[in-house]
Amino acid sequence: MRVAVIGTGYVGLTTAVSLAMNGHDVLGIDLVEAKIVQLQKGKSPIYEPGLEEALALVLKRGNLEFTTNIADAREAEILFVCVGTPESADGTADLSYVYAAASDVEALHRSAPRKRVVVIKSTVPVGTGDRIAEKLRELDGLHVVSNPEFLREGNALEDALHPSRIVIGTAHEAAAETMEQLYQGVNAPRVATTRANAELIKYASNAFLATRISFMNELARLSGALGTDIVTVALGMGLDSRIGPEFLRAGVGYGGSCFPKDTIALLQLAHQNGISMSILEKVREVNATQPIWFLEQLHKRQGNVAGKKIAVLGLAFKPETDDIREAPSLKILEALQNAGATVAAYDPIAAQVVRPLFPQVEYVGNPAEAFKGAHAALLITEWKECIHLDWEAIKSDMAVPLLLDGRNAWPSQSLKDAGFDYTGVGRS
Ligand SMILES: NC(=O)C1=CN([C@@H]2O[C@H](COP(=O)(O)OP(=O)(O)OC[C@H]3O[C@@H](n4cnc5c(N)ncnc54)[C@H](O)[C@@H]3O)[C@@H](O)[C@H]2O)C=CC1
Ligand SMILES: O=C(O)[C@H]1O[C@H](OP(=O)(O)OP(=O)(O)OC[C@H]2O[C@@H](n3ccc(=O)[nH]c3=O)[C@H](O)[C@@H]2O)[C@H](O)[C@@H](O)[C@@H]1O
Repeated sequence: MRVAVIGTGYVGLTTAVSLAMNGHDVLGIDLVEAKIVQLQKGKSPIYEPGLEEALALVLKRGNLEFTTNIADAREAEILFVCVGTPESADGTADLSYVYAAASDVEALHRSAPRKRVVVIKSTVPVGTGDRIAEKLRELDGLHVVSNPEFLREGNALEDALHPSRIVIGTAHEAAAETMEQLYQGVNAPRVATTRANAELIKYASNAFLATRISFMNELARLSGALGTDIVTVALGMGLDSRIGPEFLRAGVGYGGSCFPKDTIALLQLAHQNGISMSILEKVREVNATQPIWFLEQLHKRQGNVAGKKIAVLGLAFKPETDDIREAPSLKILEALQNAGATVAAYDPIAAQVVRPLFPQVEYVGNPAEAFKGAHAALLITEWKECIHLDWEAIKSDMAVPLLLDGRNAWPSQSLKDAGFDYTGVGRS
């Protein structure tokens, strides 16, 4: 099928590449010319293992092209809207990019009318799809479908090719049939529903995942106080099929471009409708205080860190991405600096993005450098480069062998046996 994807960020690019890999003819559109020029040359503006190889393949096959001009999409039967919906000053989702893209679609359709489905893949508050449909109502042959995206950064292409489910929100039979043709061959359960339900499924899923994390982080604080091991507790909980093992990892808090903004957007949507979501409020509160709680563990052991060297391992909000949006590392770097510590940080990919925000931090080229002379080392992102280390050398390099494992990813027992003072999140 002929598909156009508006917005070539994380979601738009992986949607475009995955559809092209599945044999569709795809046109990727973005306002940012530099991004399009880069993409035309096969260079991905986002870091994701395997994405450039896949991009090269579909560009070579001729299944994927890029443009800045939406008029080039006049032949497209399906137009995906994958633009950003960032947090506004009041916490609601900023829909200006979505409405601007809808206006672009309207202009295209007026100049080149044909049967078309407009698919809203951006995460938008309940009612947005209906409002766009209302705005485009008088345009013949144009139907608006909500089709939220559930991919994870770092694993985005794989998730787009093998989604956990495909949610199609539309009451229009022909539009639903077009979407079914598009996803033919993609083996995933379907949820055919209204636009509004589809929109709420997306927010509810992210809010629920964030809830699991904050629940585990709060439980980890108790576990730390009791001297129990949160990793074993999570394992024991997750074996109950009603609970499941995923998203039970305690740590320094969730970050990224979605959980923080989507939880506040859902809360605002609830407030606007006179509903209080107190659990979700607490989820955000626990998350906001988790990096601070983590640093308290450092202060308990090291006292005043002024003038001391602290190693920070990992800066991205999670491994396999260079994304630092809402990353817990940013709060931790700020607090360490305010406390007068000298910070040496390592991240295999994200250091260059953090550098302009924290120019006083020393960014080192490998983890071993960070540990040298350090009075403590903090693991913030569980990159494999930050986990598989030469601990014997590190032990003799550190000024004080104090390890604070913010992701419970270091080998706790063998480190303690080797003489390190080790503390994880909710495990000692
Ligand atoms: N990043 C993620 O992992 C996921 C994001 N989402 C949702 O998907 C949406 C997009 O997210 P990202 O891809 O991360 O956003 P992004 O901000 O990385 O990319 C958006 C792109 O759209 C372009 N753009 C904006 N207006 C445009 C227009 N009128 N015409 C053409 N291009 C335009 C921008 O230049 C940018 O390249 C958001 O609503 C987000 O919540 C959903 C699931 C996963
Ligand atoms: O809407 C979105 O944008 C996406 O948001 C998340 O994906 P993403 O933000 O890429 O990353 P996750 O793997 O969910 O991790 C988010 C944060 O939670 C943290 N996390 C995750 C799992 C866990 O058990 N504990 C934990 O602290 C991670 O370290 C990270 O900081 C969801 O997992 C996706 O399904 C969704 O599509």
